[in-house]
Amino acid sequence: MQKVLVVYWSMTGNTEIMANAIVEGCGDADVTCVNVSETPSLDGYDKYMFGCSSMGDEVLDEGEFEPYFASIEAGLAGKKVALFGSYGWGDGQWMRDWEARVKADGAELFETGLIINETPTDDDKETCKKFAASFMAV
Ligand SMILES: Cc1cc2nc3c(=O)[nH]c(=O)nc-3n(C[C@H](O)[C@H](O)[C@H](O)COP(=O)(O)O)c2cc1C
Repeated sequence: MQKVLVVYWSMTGNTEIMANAIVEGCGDADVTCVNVSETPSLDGYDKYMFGCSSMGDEVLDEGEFEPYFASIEAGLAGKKVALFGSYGWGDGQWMRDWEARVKADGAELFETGLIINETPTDDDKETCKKFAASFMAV
């Protein structure tokens, strides 16, 4: 059984809703899903999913998520990684920048990051589940 680590940050709960749907989509994988405040280690997982909404001016949350991600990203080389997050008025620039960063870290990025506008609808939750299921299949 594959082991999956899901780490998220969410100010108002939108990315957290995505994370919960993603866990459902992981099916029978052994999933550990934690808020970034727990600062989990990368040790011992087959796949990694990181979620953070667009904050500031098209950046990751600078209070908690950015420091955590900066601390672990050197360890992402060669690892299977998927990204997700909610956004508001932008066009997803924070996610495009994050994708480029993860690739530069040497990670094997799954498709493009999944972005959902504001609070996920039921259809959006299904999209999250399918995204996770597809990631589990690679
Ligand atoms: C301080 C602040 C900064 C934000 N900056 C952006 C931004 O640059 N681009 C964008 O598309 N949305 C921005 N948003 C909107 C959030 O990304 C959006 O509301 C998202 O759904 C929040 O998800 P969360 O509840 O998981 O944190 C910002 C929201 C706040 C409160």
